[in-house]
Amino acid sequence: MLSSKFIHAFTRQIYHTNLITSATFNVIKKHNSTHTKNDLVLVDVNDKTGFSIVTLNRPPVNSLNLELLSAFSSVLDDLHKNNSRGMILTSSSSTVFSAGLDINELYKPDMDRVRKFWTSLQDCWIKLYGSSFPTAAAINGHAPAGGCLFAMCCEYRVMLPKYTIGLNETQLGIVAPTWFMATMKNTIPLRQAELALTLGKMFKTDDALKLGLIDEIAENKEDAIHKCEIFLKKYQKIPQTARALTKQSYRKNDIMELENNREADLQLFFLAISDPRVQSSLGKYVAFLKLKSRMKPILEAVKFLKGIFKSKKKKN
Ligand SMILES: CCCCCCCCCCCC/C=C/CC(=O)SCCNC(=O)CCNC(=O)[C@H](O)C(C)(C)COP(=O)(O)OP(=O)(O)OC[C@H]1O[C@@H](n2cnc3c(N)ncnc32)[C@H](O)[C@@H]1OP(=O)(O)O
Repeated sequence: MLSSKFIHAFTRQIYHTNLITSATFNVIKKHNSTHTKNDLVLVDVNDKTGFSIVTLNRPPVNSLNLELLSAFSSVLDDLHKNNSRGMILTSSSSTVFSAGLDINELYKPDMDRVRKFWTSLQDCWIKLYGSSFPTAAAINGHAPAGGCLFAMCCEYRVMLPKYTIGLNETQLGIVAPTWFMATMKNTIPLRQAELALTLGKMFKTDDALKLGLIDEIAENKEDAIHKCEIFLKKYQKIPQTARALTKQSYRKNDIMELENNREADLQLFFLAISDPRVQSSLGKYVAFLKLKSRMKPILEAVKFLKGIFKSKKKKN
């Protein structure tokens, strides 16, 4: 058995960043309750299992803006403080897990706000990727870019059919930060990660499973959450400290790399989004998304009419 003295020393040595603030893992005082962080992030603690279902709740597409990231960061702190037994990350949308970073934060940004925004994103990544509690993602919709990042930070991913997931940054004319890339390298084979990143490829659920970007496919959200619970339950018989330190040792180089270079990463981000070519790409993308959204009723009407024509043809 490891003595608690050794664990404290080991923890201090590799986690001077305070990823683990205490090596004492008390059982969480469970209560059947739902907490909210400005309604942007909902937390539902399961009384029986001690697992928390954390739901991103920023309609219509859970795009990650400063407020959502701040709320999520604070939820991750709470789970850590309460020695959570496990977290399942999901979305309140029926079609989108998260659309990634809110493009409006990046396009023609207010510099003071965007500094807080990027710092919050760094915080969330460090806390989620390095969390002492086990994590799983119930991906109940599309998960591009930052959505894929948060899903990959979790240790297990269950996704619903016919959605897409991936780091699509190059398609938008932007470069995924090195810690986004590191998270993908930790998830799928190196060669596949390089191809996926350079192509900015979005994978359909079936292809994501073949690649190992997700671990299972579920029929619906309830099934996805159930499958995540089965995964988290596997850790119930594993001593918590050993599990947490193993996970954090595995991920520590990636985390240290960002921890030691947070300001440089921020400056690189400023440099990138100040580039007129990047701003021009983002401007076109914002316009494209808005146009696509407005065209939706027309496209749906065309689809509907096509369906009618097809069924009439069949009858004839
Ligand atoms: C060597 C190392 C160098 C390192 C350099 C570092 C430099 C750093 C550079 C900066 C890096 C920045 C990293 C960014 C990562 C990101 O996360 S960028 C975000 C990428 N996200 C996307 O591309 C997704 C875009 N959205 C979609 O594809 C679709 O919306 C959807 C598939 C998610 C959902 O489709 P649907 O359900 O049909 O909804 P829509 O009608 O498309 O959208 C509804 C509504 O939402 C708005 N919207 C969608 N996505 C976003 C978004 N990401 N941000 C803001 N708003 C979004 C869309 O415009 C609609 O709004 P309106 O109805 O028009 O108001």
